[in-house]
Amino acid sequence: MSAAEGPLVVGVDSSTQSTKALVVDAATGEVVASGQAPHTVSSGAGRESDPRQWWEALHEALRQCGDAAREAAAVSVGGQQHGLVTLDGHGEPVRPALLWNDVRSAPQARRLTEELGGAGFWAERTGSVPAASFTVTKWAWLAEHEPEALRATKAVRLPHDYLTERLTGVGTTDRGDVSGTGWWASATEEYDEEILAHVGLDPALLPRVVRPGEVAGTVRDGHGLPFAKGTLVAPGTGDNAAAALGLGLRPGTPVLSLGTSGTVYAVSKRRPADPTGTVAGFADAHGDWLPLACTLNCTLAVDRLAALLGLDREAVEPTSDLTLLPYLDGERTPNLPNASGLLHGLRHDTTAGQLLQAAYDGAVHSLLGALDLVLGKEDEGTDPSAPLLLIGGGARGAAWQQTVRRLSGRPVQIPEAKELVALGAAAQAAGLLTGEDPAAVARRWNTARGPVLDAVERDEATLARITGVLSDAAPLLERGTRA
Ligand SMILES: Nc1ncnc2c1ncn2[C@@H]1O[C@H](COP(=O)(O)OP(=O)(O)O)[C@@H](O)[C@H]1O
Ligand SMILES: O=C(CO)[C@@H](O)[C@H](O)COP(=O)(O)O
Repeated sequence: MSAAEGPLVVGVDSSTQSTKALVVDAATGEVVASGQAPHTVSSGAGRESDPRQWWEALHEALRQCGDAAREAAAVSVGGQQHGLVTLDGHGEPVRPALLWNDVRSAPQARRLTEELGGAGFWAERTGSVPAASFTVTKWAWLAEHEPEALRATKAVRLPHDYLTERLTGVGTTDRGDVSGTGWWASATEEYDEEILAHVGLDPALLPRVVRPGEVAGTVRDGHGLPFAKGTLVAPGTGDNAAAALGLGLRPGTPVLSLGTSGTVYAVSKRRPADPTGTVAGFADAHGDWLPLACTLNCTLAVDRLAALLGLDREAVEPTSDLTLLPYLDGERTPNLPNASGLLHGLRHDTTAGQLLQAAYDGAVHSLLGALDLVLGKEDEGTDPSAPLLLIGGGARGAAWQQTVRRLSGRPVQIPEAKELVALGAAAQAAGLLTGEDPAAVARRWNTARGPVLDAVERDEATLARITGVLSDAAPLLERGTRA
């Protein structure tokens, strides 16, 4: 037995690049054990992963947690948002999952937006204007490109739903993750039958939406994981909503997450509906809302540039006239799915370190440009001098920290807790045991604790230069380079 004060809970983050599992003491928030195992993501035009590998990675991450995982009284799974998982009648994937950063469904996103009343209709109805990341556009892509796969599909799931169902044997999702599908009406909090009919998706193929605080199910027999049969399983949620829980986030506090995706978000009491499409109007896992903007090019794009330049990711040098738009994967914010990277201002005396700094600047510019829209002008609790919470793998890096500080002009707080998505899932699992609100559990665990870097003067010149290049290069970026 462990020396924990309270019952143990397991929180899982099945993100784009890996699965991370934490065993946490529900009384104190202490991380008793942890494990991590990588995923494979396809390269080339699309981005796909085999859901069965997520399940194997979960096994491996839990194996690394050792005996502590066997003592878990409750478990919860957070996962990358939006991915389309198509299952056959036996619960096996019909094909690999189409991931959030697969931009092949950009034409379907445009078409669906036009066919169903335009951006205003979608924003009002679902909270978001569908971009290529949204599940509904992936379903429409599949209908056009692989109709036989569509016909073989007997269940449609999101990544966290898939893993939760393999634990419980029951098809469930939650309001946070379902709000990123494009087929959930945020005003009524029901599946949107008009949209589903329009894209030819039978609602019977979709999972039940479990309410916050409700039990999704219990661990079934024969799963091969270290959990005892009957262990409670929480609803789980999308990874950003899980991190919001994991930080115990209160309305109006901004978060900037630097992972495979870059995201900027805040909890809000007001249902978002941005017809420009910059802000996605997600629900959170708690009963409030999570307006969020997301970029496709964040840590991986900057690391790729560093590798091309033969530099360590911290080897940056200041630059004042170089602009690099690091849209290596196309981009979602701004909405330029066909774009590729663009460099402006290269000279004989430009150094590799300056090129690298320009990549950081370009990645952070997109996120900060959306921050005011995310916070909303008169939203409650919004304080422009409040620290920006910086999380995700990139938050560990000094170059990321200093770039965010310089371009935001805000104080930046860096929580010491590393795995906030998995911690949020763990807080959700703990809430099932204690009856507490999971965000209150996270606050009790003091998960946001960490150093605050003071504000420095905002580098308006760099922000304006990048905005100018973006605007001047718009036709090139919209057209893209692929035939
Ligand atoms: N010490 C560090 N400094 C800067 N970046 C880091 C550091 N450690 C990890 N990263 C970056 O974090 C990324 C992974 O972030 P993470 O939030 O775990 O991603 P995801 O959850 O999307 O899989 C890696 O791609 C890497 O670039
Ligand atoms: O698409 C979004 C948010 O809308 C992404 O944030 C995904 O949820 C992927 O998350 P990470 O793997 O980068 O954590």
